[in-house]
Amino acid sequence: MTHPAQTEYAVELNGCTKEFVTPGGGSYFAVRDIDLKVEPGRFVSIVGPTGSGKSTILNMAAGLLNPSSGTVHSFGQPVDGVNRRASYMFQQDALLPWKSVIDNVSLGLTMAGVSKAEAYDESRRWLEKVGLKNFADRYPHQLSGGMRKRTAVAQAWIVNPDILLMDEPFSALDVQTRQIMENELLELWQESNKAVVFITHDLDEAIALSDEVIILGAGPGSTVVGSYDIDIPRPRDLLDIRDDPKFVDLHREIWGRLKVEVSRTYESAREEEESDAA
Ligand SMILES: Nc1ncnc2c1ncn2[C@@H]1O[C@H](COP(=O)(O)OP(=O)(O)OP(=O)(O)O)[C@@H](O)[C@H]1O
Repeated sequence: MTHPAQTEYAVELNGCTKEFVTPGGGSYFAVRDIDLKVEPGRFVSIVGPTGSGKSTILNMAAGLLNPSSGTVHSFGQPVDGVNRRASYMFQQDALLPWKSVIDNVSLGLTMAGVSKAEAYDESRRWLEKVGLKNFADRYPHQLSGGMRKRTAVAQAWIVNPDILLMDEPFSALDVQTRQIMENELLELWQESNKAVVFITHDLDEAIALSDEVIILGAGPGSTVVGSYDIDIPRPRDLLDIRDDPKFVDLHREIWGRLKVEVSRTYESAREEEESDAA
């Protein structure tokens, strides 16, 4: 009997639960029974109320946190330690202030043993791609917020990861710069076959960018409460996408689900405050 070939997911979480020990010695279940499957080349966003475990899930995919139960695989291999197939982009970029832009971008390659000359050549290519060709010798404090993000994008992509794990990477930017960065990210991604797992509080951003949007429920013990395919054709122009009738319909449908979880989180935070005050 022949079996169909099994899909090798770029990221695969099966039944993952994460329990933290609280400072008082108690236990807190951040997420429970999370199943997440991301195919190579797919752009998946995770949205959910504050504290619903979005970063916890990303950290498990990155191998920075072990699940308390359940399994994490990447391209068929168990993730044991840091996931070498993935690059991580945080809300706060991780640029080293004492290194120039080109040295920051080269870092991943030189740390992997690539010669400095070769790393510089590749970095220049990336700086050109992200519009920073003339800023190679600047230091991070001499850059605007958008330029810092472009540097961080080049830093994450230069090592040619198969997976990009992005934790609210653009949330600190003003609205216009953010939309430009989102467009640039999509352009880069479209010409690659990289899987992206993108965390955001912003449902507009999630729908505009993604192939699939996953909704996490209110904590503690958050689970996946919804998954939506975003069938808006690509390439997409993010500057206009919010007027697209399909976008408007999807937004209405997904927000209908998400707002229930946001209200639950808000109510339980209020109850906690009231019982603390009593
Ligand atoms: N190391 C830790 N020890 C104890 N509790 C933790 C730890 N890390 C996270 N938590 C708790 O787990 C829950 C989920 O946290 P997480 O940061 O994953 O949520 P999030 O959805 O990313 O939050 P936000 O949207 O506010 O960034 C939160 O209640 C948080 O306080």
